[in-house]
Amino acid sequence: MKNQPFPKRFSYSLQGIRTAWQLEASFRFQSLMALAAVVLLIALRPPAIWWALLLLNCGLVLAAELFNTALEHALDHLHPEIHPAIKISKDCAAGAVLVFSLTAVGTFLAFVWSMAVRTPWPR
Ligand SMILES: Nc1ncnc2c1ncn2[C@@H]1O[C@H](COP(=O)(O)OP(=O)(O)OP(=O)(O)O)[C@@H](O)[C@H]1O
Repeated sequence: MKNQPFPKRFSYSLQGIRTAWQLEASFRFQSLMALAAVVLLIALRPPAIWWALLLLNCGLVLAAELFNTALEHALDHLHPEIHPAIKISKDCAAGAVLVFSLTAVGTFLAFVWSMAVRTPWPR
């Protein structure tokens, strides 16, 4: 299964995203938030730095949620019983999603503040 052609590997990646969308309510919510951010960016057309910051934060949250989902499913399959080590792994993975979510909210608030005070867009 290693070193398959690019289209095959690309389709596996899309399958992963589709599966996370189907199984995880958090991933659906985060995807819709990311879509809302893109719509806002298109509507307000801020300088490129805000596009970069907001898209980067959205990507980090979604990627962290995908890793979290991957880990949860692997652990549940490999070790369905309760175990303190599984708790640590799952809690840390969820913590990673929380950290990126908080930085995304912080970045979004900075964006809103920058619009509200109408400072000239940084070029
Ligand atoms: N096998 C286990 N052993 C010990 N604790 C566990 C185990 N499975 C889950 N937990 C605890 O329950 C919490 C929730 O785990 P669960 O697998 O239900 O994730 P979830 O609530 O479905 O997360 P998400 O909403 O991201 O899908 C974990 O963070 C962990 O603290």
